[in-house]
Amino acid sequence: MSKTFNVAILGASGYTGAELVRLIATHPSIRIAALTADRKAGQSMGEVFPHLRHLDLPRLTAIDAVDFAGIDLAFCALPHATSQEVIAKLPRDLKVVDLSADFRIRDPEVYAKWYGHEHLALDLQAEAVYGLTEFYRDEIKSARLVAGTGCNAATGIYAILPLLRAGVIDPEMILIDLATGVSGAGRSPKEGSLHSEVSEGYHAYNVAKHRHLAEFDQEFTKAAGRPVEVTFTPHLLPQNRGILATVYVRGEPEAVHKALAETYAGEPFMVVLPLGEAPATRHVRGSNFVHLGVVPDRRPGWVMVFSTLDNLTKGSSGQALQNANLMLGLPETAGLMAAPLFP
Ligand SMILES: NC(=O)C1=CN([C@@H]2O[C@H](COP(=O)(O)OP(=O)(O)OC[C@H]3O[C@@H](n4cnc5c(N)ncnc54)[C@H](OP(=O)(O)O)[C@@H]3O)[C@@H](O)[C@H]2O)C=CC1
Ligand SMILES: CC(=O)N[C@@H](CCC(=O)OP(=O)(O)O)C(=O)O
Repeated sequence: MSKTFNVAILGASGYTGAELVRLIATHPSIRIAALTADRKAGQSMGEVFPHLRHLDLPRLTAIDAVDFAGIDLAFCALPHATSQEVIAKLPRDLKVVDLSADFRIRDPEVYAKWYGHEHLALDLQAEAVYGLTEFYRDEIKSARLVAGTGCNAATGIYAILPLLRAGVIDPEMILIDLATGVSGAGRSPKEGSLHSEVSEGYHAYNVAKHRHLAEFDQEFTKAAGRPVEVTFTPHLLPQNRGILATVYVRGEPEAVHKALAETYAGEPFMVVLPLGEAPATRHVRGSNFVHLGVVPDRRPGWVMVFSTLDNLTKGSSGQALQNANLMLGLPETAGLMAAPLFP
């Protein structure tokens, strides 16, 4: 009989924690052994998330109450800054997939610049592997600590990284225009996430200073083998899930399309649309799939590259489960092949 692995989900009363529970509920080889919360500790998952009432799950507890002795892997779905404090206190042989921003940035000075404080666990930061599965698969397989990517960052990186590696675009001319659903901001109450602040409107936020610029710089510079800086404008979309990035680049459309198609050939979750087609968030909703499109502009030499994913699946919890599968020696796609929810 195949082995069953026990996992803990720290921060299970948040959106990404609940999404992990939803995905793992049908996973053939993973069992949820512990779930934690902060304000909601003591409640049942069904009370906090009625859509999960049918599941037989452990109660939400404080992190201190978890016995990690029988746990094979912990998902850490906590706010950034909290995450590094918590992970620093976990057993050092425990496999961890962190969903926060805490371990994504390799250079401590760059981290301090973008996050406004020194990192509290530099040894762990040095050890962590960036969790963009398709590009770090081999390192993830043998990693103990994997840092989940930013959801906006992943959406943009999927569109651009293969083009920089293949040398088919001008690295000086990359403009990313991105729209994200509101669940990207988490479930904890915030004025900017109120219905009355988001519905019937559309606005840019963190213009020219979004934290995910640090991830873009890091990954694009590495891919191009020279410093690359991009322009990035995120917008808040009045819908729950989904991110769509429109990237303006200089290159030839056929070469751009070929680079994406070749990079993602054989990848289970990456769908490259025929040249000339643009994707839609509604076609990836609730799934671990990414849809990419390339459309030639009417002005020769300009190309639009589109990328869309669901921030709560491929943008965080689905990616986390994909990486956990690799770390536990399980089939990478286990628990993740459900088709998107449409309409
Ligand atoms: N939402 C998204 O699309 C994405 C999120 N991420 C990252 O994943 C992480 C989780 O995000 P998300 O689920 O959206 O966030 P939520 O705000 O929805 O959930 C946060 C979770 O952390 C718990 N928590 C908060 N503070 C503490 C604390 N001091 N000690 C212990 N537990 C605490 C909360 O418990 P309680 O509610 O009981 O207080 C809750 O379970 C964040 O770092 C986020 O940036 C990354 C990519 C995409
Ligand atoms: C809508 C919204 O606010 N989205 C978040 C992205 C969430 C994400 O990727 O999270 P990290 O905090 O883990 O980087 C933002 O733009 O900051």
